[in-house]
Amino acid sequence: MASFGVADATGERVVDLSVQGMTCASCVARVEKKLNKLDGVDASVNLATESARVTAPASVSDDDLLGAVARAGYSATVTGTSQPEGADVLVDPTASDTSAGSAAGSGSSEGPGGRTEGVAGTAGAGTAQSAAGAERGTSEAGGSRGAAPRAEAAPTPARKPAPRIGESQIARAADLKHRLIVSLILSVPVMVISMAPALQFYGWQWAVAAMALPVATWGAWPFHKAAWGAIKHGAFTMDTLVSMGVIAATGWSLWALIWGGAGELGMRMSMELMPRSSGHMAHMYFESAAWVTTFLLAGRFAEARAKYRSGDALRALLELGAKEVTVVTLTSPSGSTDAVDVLDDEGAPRADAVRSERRAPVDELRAGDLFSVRPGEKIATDGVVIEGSSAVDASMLTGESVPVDVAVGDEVTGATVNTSGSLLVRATRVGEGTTLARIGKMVTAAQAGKAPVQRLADRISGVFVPTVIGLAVLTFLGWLALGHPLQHAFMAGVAVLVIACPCALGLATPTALLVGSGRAAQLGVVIKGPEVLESTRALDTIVLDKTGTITEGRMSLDVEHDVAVVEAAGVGSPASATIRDPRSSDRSRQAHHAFDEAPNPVLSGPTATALALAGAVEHASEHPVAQAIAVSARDNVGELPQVADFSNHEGRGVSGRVELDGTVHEVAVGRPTWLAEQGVSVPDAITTAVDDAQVTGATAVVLAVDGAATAVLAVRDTVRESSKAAIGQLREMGIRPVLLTGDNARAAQHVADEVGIPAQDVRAEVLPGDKRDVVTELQSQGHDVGMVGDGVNDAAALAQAGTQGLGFAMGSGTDVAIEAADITLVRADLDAAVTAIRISRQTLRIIKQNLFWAFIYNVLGIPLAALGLLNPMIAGGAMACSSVIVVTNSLRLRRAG
Ligand SMILES: Nc1ncnc2c1ncn2[C@@H]1O[C@H](COP(=O)(O)OP(=O)(O)OP(=O)(O)O)[C@@H](O)[C@H]1O
Repeated sequence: MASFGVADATGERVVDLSVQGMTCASCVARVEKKLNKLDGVDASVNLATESARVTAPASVSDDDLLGAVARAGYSATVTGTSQPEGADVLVDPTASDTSAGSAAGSGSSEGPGGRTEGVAGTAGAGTAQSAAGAERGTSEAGGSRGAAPRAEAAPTPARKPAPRIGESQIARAADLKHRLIVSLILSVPVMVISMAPALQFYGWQWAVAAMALPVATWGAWPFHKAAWGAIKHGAFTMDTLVSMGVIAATGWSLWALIWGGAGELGMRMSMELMPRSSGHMAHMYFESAAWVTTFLLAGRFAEARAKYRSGDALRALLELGAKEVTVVTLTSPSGSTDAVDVLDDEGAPRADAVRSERRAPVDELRAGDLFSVRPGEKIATDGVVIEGSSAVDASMLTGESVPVDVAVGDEVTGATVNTSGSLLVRATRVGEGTTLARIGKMVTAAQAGKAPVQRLADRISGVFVPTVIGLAVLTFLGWLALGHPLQHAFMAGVAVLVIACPCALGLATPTALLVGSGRAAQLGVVIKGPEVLESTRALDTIVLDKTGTITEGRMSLDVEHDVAVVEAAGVGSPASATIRDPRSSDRSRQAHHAFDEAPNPVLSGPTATALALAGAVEHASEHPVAQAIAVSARDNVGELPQVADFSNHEGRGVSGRVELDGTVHEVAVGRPTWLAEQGVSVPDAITTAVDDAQVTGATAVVLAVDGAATAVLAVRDTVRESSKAAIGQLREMGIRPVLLTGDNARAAQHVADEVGIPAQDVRAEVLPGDKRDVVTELQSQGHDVGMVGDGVNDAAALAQAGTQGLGFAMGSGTDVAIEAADITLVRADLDAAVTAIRISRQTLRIIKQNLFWAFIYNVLGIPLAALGLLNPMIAGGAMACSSVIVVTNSLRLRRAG
């Protein structure tokens, strides 16, 4: 398992910082660069959580880190320090062989620690392992099951307040909104009165000044403040331009009002096109100052809100966790609270131990602590059940709607809900190490490191802004040098600043995004944020999950043709193995099969036995294969027997104990290769039956009863109608589709042939944990990879695709996948992915056009302004015009897709 910047050498520590003032990707890069410059420091900065995680050697103090952030122009506070001991506290979730789905779903089945029991030996394995785990202690990477509550065994990361993502953005948006409303209310009369001499009442200039001044000072305060902050670090930003333009226009107007003669009562002023025509009297430009401020506030407000929304996924996820916990302390008759004195060899509480309970915030819980969970309560953190049994609902993490039974020795996952019985749980992972936090980190990691489309504007502004300021100064000096009066020189300079102030720039991105994403939503596509658009441009490879993405994901089992009982030793009388010729597509031509005489709909004999046993264990799983088998079993044999000790082995199969006709059987259903690995004996007839079924494109799973393979069940899925056309369209867009599946190679190839994906682009028999590696591998070959999946067994791959490309979650997928994905396809159809890419690319194109229009007015206007052919008012008009063009252009996206 890889670690998240955790060093194993002594002296190193992991410091979490909360960083204030970052607004864009370039801020992240700046902070990261300054931190990484420190000797031995490895920093990763996240904009969404406004935090930095730094691995620092002992030689670098916290103050050094804070100093580095300050040098980048931001402020930071230390929110936590953890020692890199106990790698399980800070493991990289995505590097585990358990995908998010499986990790989250480890409520009662296999967790990251991996329950490795054989098929025929599930009973009691949990408890036995628990005891073994207690000996190994918590250092066992990823699988801290069995961490006994000994002080020395428990990793004790420093307390860290839960991140409150985007809170500063809410405050920022609220503040901008406030300023925007007030500025707008004041700017309208300023503009109307300044432009219409007929409305210029006695003393109007003073009234206009009184209305414009609060806008130019208080309203534009965010720009002044940011400009000042940037200048202090020698940087010029758009804020510099806005701030200077507003200050210059206001300063000039004040001068004109007080000393330049414009304050003369009874004076009227018309809108003048050229500074020279203003004659002897100084002109006022309050309306320019007010409107520049108002327009830009509107843009910034839209931006802040969009930014807050981009953190929704993470917020939703982290808020899932329990806030409080009932901590249980066990005390032995001798007064000891040591684990050895209060727990027995099995890890269960000793009968003579006295219990005391107290409510505490979840943050206080440490690995090794005991806590109780009542029915209906959320499980506080990941742990192992040491007393009681219940059913746990993990649907909020996995989408798996059926609660899973848990008993002593089973792992439970924090944030899942205990539905029925009371449980006593020993915490194995707390804080950063929990499944929930890992998924959160995965989402964050997936969200970080993307290039927002605004970067283009930032890049241009890096050159544009200083150039404009230089031009404004040159204009001013040039006019003076040519012997013009100060007022004209100053006004020309201000006109340059104002026309150059790219007001439409604030609208270019948000409006296009708004319209583009609205249109996408109409077509069943939810786009997460601006960075997604940029990713679609470069996308050249798209990994498509097979089941549920290319295919319907609704499998079916035709009992008459697709169940072959090969050997029924120990479960009734042996049946002959007769398997239909699978190469024939006409099922009616099958002359012999094992169940010709079987009365339908209610079967009897070996097939019924096989179906009842397989159906009983599959009933507890949500996998499409499982559902097909369970439904078919119920239809054909009626009521299914109960299953005990059910285990779901992600990407492999299921196991459990089933009592049938008074005998208890160890039953497993799953991939033939997995069963063979578990030591199940697989007769040749089974292998042949599997091969025969797979050739037809079916997913063949094997039923093993008491350690012997007895039947083959071939389930079939149908390719979605739209898949083939959608794959063709992807190709037309220059995107290479790659099929990825956990299913067998032949079934995969069958589907690939049907939709037109060549054999070299099919990756079959990939375990859920390895799917992410396929994406990583493609990325390392230099491809920009998108991934479409439903998150059931590919959440990690989806998140990985999101790091450099795009993750598309199918609407029918899990909540976590949907939250983690860049794009959610509400309409579960592959052509929704095509629509998503198309709309995203169109939106990106429109944004670029908008940026062009936002700049072109300035670029053309600047020479005119410098020549004194434009007064700041006209400059303001031109800006408004460019804004209109930008908005109109964005509206074209209403017909996109
Ligand atoms: N509940 C189950 N019962 C029986 N077999 C299963 C079960 N779950 C998984 N398997 C076996 O493991 C294989 C891989 O499963 P996995 O969930 O990784 O992929 P999949 O659903 O077949 O396809 P995809 O990767 O395209 O979504 C399945 O094809 C099946 O053979």
